[in-house]
Amino acid sequence: MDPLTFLALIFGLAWSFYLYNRSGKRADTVRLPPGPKPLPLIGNILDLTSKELWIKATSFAQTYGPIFQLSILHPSLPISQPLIFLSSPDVCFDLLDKKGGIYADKPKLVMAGELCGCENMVAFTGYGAQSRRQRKLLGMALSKERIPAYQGLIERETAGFLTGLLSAHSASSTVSSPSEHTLPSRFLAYLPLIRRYAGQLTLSVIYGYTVPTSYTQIVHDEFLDMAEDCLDILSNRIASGGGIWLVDIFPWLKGAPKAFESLPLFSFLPKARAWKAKMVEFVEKPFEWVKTEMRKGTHKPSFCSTLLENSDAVVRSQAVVAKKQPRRNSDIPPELLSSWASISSNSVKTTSANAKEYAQFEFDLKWTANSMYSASGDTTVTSVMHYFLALLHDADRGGEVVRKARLELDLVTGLANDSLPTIKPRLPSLSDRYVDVDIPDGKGGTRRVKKPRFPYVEAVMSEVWRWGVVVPLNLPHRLTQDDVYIPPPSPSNPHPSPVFLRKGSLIFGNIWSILRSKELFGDDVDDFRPERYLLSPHEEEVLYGPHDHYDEDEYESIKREKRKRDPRSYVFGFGRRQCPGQNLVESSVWLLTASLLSTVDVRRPCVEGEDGKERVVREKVEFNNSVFRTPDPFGVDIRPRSEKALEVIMLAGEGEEAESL
Ligand code: HEM
Repeated sequence: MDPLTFLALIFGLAWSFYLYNRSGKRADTVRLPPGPKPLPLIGNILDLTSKELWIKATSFAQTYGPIFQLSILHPSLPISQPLIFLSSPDVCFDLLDKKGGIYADKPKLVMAGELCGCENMVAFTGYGAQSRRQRKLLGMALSKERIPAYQGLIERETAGFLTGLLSAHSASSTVSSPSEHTLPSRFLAYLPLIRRYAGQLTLSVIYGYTVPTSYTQIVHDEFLDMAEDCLDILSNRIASGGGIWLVDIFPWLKGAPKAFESLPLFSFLPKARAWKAKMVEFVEKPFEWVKTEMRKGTHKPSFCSTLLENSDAVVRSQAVVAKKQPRRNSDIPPELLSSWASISSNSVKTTSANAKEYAQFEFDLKWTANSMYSASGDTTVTSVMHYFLALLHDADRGGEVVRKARLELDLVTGLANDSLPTIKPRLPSLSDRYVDVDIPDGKGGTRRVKKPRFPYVEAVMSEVWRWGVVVPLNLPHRLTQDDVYIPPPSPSNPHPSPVFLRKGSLIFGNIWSILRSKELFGDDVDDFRPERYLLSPHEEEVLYGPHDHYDEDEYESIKREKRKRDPRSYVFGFGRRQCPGQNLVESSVWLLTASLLSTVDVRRPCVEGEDGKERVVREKVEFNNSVFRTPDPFGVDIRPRSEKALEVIMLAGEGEEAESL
């Protein structure tokens, strides 16, 4: 720690000490949630780690129960920050879902929000009129009903990704060192390709922008590079160490005179300025590009163009949202009020009366669009990395998972060597995923439900979500008023006492502890075992079978149990801030998973030892990111499963290349 940071801490602690003495016995009168004993003044700061905090939080939950509290600075201090961890499904749903109205705010982060310019990104906006307007826009683009519109895009990007993977594998390799091992770079080539896949897919959906080169070419694209740069700033710099900076604890630091900025303590100020400039550029440039394309009439349908074209209707519906809650004046930057008219030549005619609403709409739209990009990048990349990690484990155990998945997929794709010659070999498509079945509705009629065509592949995907856990502590919510809660009784605590949750507490849904719960998933929670989701023949019969006798209660109870054990009920967060991208990512990751299972073999890399003999490289994978459970780079040997699979991929890739030109 440099001397100035040290001085600031001393000063802050002295101030806290003063407040501590002044606040006297105030805290004794309330019963806070249990938790490790906070130290005088600093509270539980020493209990926090920036690496894999979810593991520590899970072990605290085993001692203190499904709701416990840590505190930054001692809880008796008015400036202390309570951190509350919820570690069971019931507690998460009771608070974050059922009491969603007071548990949907977001922490006000001075560094990330105000100084680096992220305060208008959806994941950072406080709960109120702005976040409701933004979520409404997201719903218009990402609802279940909208996803089929993206099918072509998703299939094209998936084909491109597979082609890129195989051509990277056959390319002559240079050497790089991802961890303590030195590996030929072809074993790591999947990493930039996943980033590109996630980036391209999102750029197409949001802005209608197609990167003009195929996946087999090394690409420097203005928007992709800009996006990559900003994601790196967001997750590896702004959010490094959990996203809490000294200035978040001592906000007065932000007002330091410019002359102080050369001192290490204040170096965050020039950094924040530089990062903010990049963030704003990334918000503005692709959005301006869409508007220019629209003026020329050359745009492709996208989230932005569709909403701009229908802005009249959107603005009217936003006015309804706004009436529910008074708008904050600060939502609308004044320069936008005058700039709106210039963009709308082929979308909407503005009058001075509605200019303000349109300006607000445009402002919301461009920040919402950008938020989708920021929120989808790391999460999608992390999911695909979890998939590869899981398949490496499977390969170690003889490849049983892949074998079972292929038994299902090959019937449709014709990719087995002994597949019937009548089936033309092809990649899986999103239309293959479900079959419609009609089941009795208990009232003499039928209802149509979607039955997965490949139950084992579905189970693999569920297990990737569960075993990997992309955002293990969820994104923090903020409690907007004091609350009292009685946790559900449990065998170890049959008569739980009410706990007091202080306004302003940050609430972490510990998704990791839920998805590693032995009670929910059995003793082998650390194993990758898709079989845990397969329905018994009886359950299958009740949910989808032809019925002589229909028992509605049993049907509902099986569905309830299934939902409780479905990782999707947790991995996308809770309540009013639940991930709006889940329908999109559910489709894109499903297709990627099904396509990879169908066509490529995944193994641990082999390298030649000094003795000239091949040896398998087993890397210890670390998870250093403090928000996403993104593995540090690890090597994977990816090869086409057969000549037939190679041909199918190359053919699909040619289609993708033709479209991108
Ligand atoms: C593997 C993929 C993904 C996972 C596991 C995931 C998970 C999450 C989680 C846990 C949250 C926090 C929810 C909460 O605060 O309770 C979240 C928020 C969010 N996600 Fe996702 N996400 C994924 C992909 C996406 C994609 C593809 C998009 C957009 C296209 C997206 C857009 C967002 C946005 C905008 C938010 C902020 C919502 C708000 O604060 O109101 N996500 N996501």
